[in-house]
Amino acid sequence: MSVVTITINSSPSWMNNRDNSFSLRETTAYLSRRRRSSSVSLRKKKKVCCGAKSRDDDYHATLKSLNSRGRFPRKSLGQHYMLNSDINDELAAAANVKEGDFVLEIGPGTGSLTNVLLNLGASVLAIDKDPHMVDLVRERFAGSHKFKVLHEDFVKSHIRSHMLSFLQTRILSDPDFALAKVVSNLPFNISTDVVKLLLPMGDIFSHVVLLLQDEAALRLVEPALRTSEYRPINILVNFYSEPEYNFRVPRENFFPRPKVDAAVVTFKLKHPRDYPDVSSTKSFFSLVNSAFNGKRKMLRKSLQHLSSSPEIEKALGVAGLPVTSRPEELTLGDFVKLHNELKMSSSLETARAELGVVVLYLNKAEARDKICRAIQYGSKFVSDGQPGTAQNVDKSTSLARKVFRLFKFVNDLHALISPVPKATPLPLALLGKTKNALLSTFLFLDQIVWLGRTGIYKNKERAELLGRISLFCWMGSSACTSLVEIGELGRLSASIKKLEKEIGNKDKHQNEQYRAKLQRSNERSLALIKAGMDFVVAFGLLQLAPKKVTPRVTGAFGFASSLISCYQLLPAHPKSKTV
Ligand SMILES: C[S@@+](CC[C@H](N)C(=O)[O-])C[C@H]1O[C@@H](n2cnc3c(N)ncnc32)[C@H](O)[C@@H]1O
Repeated sequence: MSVVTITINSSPSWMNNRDNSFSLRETTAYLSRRRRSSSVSLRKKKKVCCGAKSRDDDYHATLKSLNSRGRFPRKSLGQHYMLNSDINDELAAAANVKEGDFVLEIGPGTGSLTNVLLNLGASVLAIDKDPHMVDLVRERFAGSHKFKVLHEDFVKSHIRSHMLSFLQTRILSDPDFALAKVVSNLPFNISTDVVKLLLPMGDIFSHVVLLLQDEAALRLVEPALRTSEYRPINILVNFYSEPEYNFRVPRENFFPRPKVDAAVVTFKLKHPRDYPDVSSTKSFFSLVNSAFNGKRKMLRKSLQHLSSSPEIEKALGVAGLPVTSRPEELTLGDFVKLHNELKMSSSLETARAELGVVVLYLNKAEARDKICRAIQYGSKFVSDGQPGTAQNVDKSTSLARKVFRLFKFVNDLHALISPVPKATPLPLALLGKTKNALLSTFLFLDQIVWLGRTGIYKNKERAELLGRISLFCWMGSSACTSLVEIGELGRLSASIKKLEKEIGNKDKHQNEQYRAKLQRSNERSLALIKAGMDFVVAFGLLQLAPKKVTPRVTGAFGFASSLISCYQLLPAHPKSKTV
């Protein structure tokens, strides 16, 4: 359901009366007035219902029903009963109700309209909020197996599931089954809610015929562009239906008489496959609502939270609209074009932002190296040390990485001579320094290995030996990293426990310091896992006894630890805007 938030002016003026019901004197006076005037007023204007025929038994029957329960119409429930059965006939005719139809009636009251619908051969599901009215119609139509009444507030009821069980899922299982219809003389004060609830149900209903307050009906069906009458609900009505103003119903036809006239409106519902082509109705109506929130504002201002002004102006231009457009100047079609254009540019913007992150990532030399490393160990896993294409990929990537890492040992040399954080315990500080020393030695010796592989350094045996020494250094540095991470994790967990005690277990996740410590602990755990894996990889590359670490195992561990490295280097994701 959409999120349109405007209302039809729905409170009839008689609602201002002091008490909440109509007096008997008012009722009797009304009835004698009506006898004199109703047929005259009905014929006064064109497109006014109905013929001259007066059916006194309508209001007698209605009043008799009400009197039988000592009930007076309640204003809070919008109870204005229909006294002219011609209008009930016209309501049913507007929906073309016929034998075999399924009809939903909101607020059956005494059942005058219900009776017409049942006589036409329709099955009727009625919903009324007033328990007395529910009892009344239940008794009145007790003999009809085609009638069912529910005591519920329509606005709060689960209408879709009620309808599906009423229809016994026939609509869904039989594509040729005629859709249901809604016919109702509604309380005016729930008409906006009813319209918003029912119109998007084109998969269940074909027609919604409502008796609405005349002014509200005109505003829904014939709103003028560029006027204050034009609101999001007009976009909603036209999005989901083809509305038609059928005829005006003078106030004299109701008991008690409201201070305003009513009108019959038919909404011919569109099937969901015929809705205007928008990627998401939710985002479409959210755009429409935002546009009308700043009704006096130009769209390039009121939609700024969705896109930048130049982008909105560009989208308005592509949609063939002036850049200075205001919401009341746009038709449904214009809103659809604007939405789709903005959505497209916002998708482009999102794609650009995503690509920006990738570019940022690839610009890091370290990230490119780790991607190559994943390829290197991935192919080692595939080749399992056997000659072939996979082994060629492994060897060439390994060599390329050695060139790529020229002078990288300087980084660890720099870390070696940099001061350690003050609070670091001596053993951890020493382990950290040993790690830097071993890693920079490994990287330095690795360059000689490369010189040996290319043939620049001729002493192959010495190059081979230096290669093994460099791998031992790397294994040692991985062991030191593991120990440093274990030590740091121990320190972190002690300080997390201390903090938990201070802030209490309940509020800890709201505490920024606590969350930061938890995050660091996760990062250190990952680093520990990676260092452990690297140790196994070095072990495998050195082919140390008991030689259980085959090239395939080495490849698998190397590949997994490379993926961890790639993940650790990911930049923070920018927040993307969506329509
Ligand atoms: C305008 S009267 C119409 C009664 C009857 N259909 C007729 O034409 O005489 C409105 C009816 O809707 C019922 N009603 C009021 N608010 C309702 C709600 N929120 N949900 C369902 N029924 C409601 C009232 O109790 C009343 O019976």
